[in-house]
Amino acid sequence: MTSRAVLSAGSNIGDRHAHLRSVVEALGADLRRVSGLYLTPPWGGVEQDDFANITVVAEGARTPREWLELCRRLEESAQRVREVRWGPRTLDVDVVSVDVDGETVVSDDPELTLPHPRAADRAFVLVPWLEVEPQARLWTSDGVRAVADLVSALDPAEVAGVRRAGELG
Ligand SMILES: Nc1ncnc2c1ncn2[C@@H]1O[C@H](COP(=O)(O)OP(=O)(O)OP(=O)(O)O)[C@@H](O)[C@H]1O
Ligand SMILES: Nc1nc2c(c(=O)[nH]1)N=C(CO)CN2
Repeated sequence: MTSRAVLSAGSNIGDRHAHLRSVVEALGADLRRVSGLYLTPPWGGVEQDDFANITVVAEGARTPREWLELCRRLEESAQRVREVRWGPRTLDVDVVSVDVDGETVVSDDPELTLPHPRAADRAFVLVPWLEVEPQARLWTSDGVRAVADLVSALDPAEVAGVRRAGELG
């Protein structure tokens, strides 16, 4: 199966750049696009350090479940410990959306909900995604929406807080 996945990665503990770079490196030849590096205030109400975030687009011979397994492996390699929900972490990699044969996979399986149910609310996912795919569209429970429109619907202060800080390098 060949599929196309949008992945979001974030880090706010330790060497944030190295953690994000590990995602790009693991994708290797499957990597199609990588956003710049964004510094973003914590989303979700837990007081913690700012995150570094990237959004990437990849294509490869993976099922949706295999994209999730890759994300989990990368989190484990970064010695991620799960403590507080939406709390600090060395590396968080989420599957934002997967297309198979040009069709978006929609699933309400709690192990792998697709598209990611909170992606449409997160400037730290959408703004970097828009940078690499200005025409991107996201399936939501209200219908398919242009990512640009989703960004316009977010709190402008939240969008402004997502600051591009050059390339990941
Ligand atoms: N689209 C998805 N991408 C990544 N994980 C998902 C997805 N849908 C469901 N999950 C499940 O969510 C579980 C918890 O994920 P995680 O610890 O990254 O959550 P979180 O980062 O605290 O919150 P959020 O899901 O809001 O980003 C994972 O073990 C995974 O099975
Ligand atoms: N800005 C930002 N906020 C977050 C992030 C993240 O990657 N970026 N990840 C979280 C983990 O669930 C919780 N909050």
